[in-house]
Amino acid sequence: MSGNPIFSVKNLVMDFSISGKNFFSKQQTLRALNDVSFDIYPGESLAVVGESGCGKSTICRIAMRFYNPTSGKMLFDGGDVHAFSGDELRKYRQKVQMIFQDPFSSLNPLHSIYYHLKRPIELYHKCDKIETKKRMDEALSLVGLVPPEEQGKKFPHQLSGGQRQRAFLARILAIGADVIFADEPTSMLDVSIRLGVLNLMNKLKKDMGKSFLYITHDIATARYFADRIIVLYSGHMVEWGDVDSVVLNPKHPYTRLLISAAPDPERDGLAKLDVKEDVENEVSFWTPEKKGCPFYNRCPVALEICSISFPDEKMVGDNQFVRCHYV
Ligand SMILES: Nc1ncnc2c1ncn2[C@@H]1O[C@H](COP(=O)(O)OP(=O)(O)OP(=O)(O)O)[C@@H](O)[C@H]1O
Repeated sequence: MSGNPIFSVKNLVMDFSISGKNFFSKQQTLRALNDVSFDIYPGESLAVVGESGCGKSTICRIAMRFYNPTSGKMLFDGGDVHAFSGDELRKYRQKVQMIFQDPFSSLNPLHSIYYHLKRPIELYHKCDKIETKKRMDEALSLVGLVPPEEQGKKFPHQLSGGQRQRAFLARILAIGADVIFADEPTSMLDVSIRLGVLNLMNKLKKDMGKSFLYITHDIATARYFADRIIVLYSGHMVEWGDVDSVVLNPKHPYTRLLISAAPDPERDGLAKLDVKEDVENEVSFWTPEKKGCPFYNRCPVALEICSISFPDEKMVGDNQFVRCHYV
């Protein structure tokens, strides 16, 4: 990508203290993210994929400032996200927004859709009544909730899941966000309406230059919507790059496992790999003391060195990178 990134993540580490199984067991430290770095450019979508518990949502929560990172940084427009205060913080809250997985709890059931849009327009843009109404109707039309005068008066319970996600995106547009963290925004929707929401996000990206961090465990939607992709395993970036390169020519054994589990005739045979019988079904519990590759236990091609060190990144294609000793 060319130009300056709008949002950057630099060597992010996130540890959580968790209590043991019973009263007498001591506290443990779970390393949810380990040395995660990436950039998001204006008008692009970057997907983060991986199985449950690999740390995808933790990235969003840190970006929303729910947590401070243990180490590393997030930068917006060059400034440290977790050091913002006053006007800088206000601007950050306007420009970086999040859409959640559950469309049924993200809107207040007591208020109309117009109310959800009016508040941020008053707060961030200080418009008069006429301009506020114009902006609300514009936002609703942009997300396909038409006619806006009719849709805006509705309450969340009168909308379908897909329409609620559209209404939430209208709110994000009304606020004026440029970077949108989308945490599995279509996973709770019927398959038939998922595509509509993905197409809408694509339109916002292409026509309005919005940037997306798209969290998903679904490779197919990542390929459909994203320009680039990061494969996360147990908090570690194991492979990343242009979405087509990674999906059509995966190099890391974990990426190959993930992709071979999602059938696609276009790449039939490309990702075949005999994967060891799963030692653990869950992502391994990573701690700050652990060394090596987190996929070591499940990897069919693991070398001895894989239990000792996690290698530096290697460039394996035009814009494709992997951290694997075997490749
Ligand atoms: N506040 C917290 N305290 C303790 N552990 C946490 C906390 N938040 C997340 N974790 C742990 O960090 C790890 C990563 O969680 P995260 O929610 O980011 O995963 P995920 O990839 O988004 O999973 P899913 O797809 O199921 O949402 C998990 O092991 C989770 O249990």
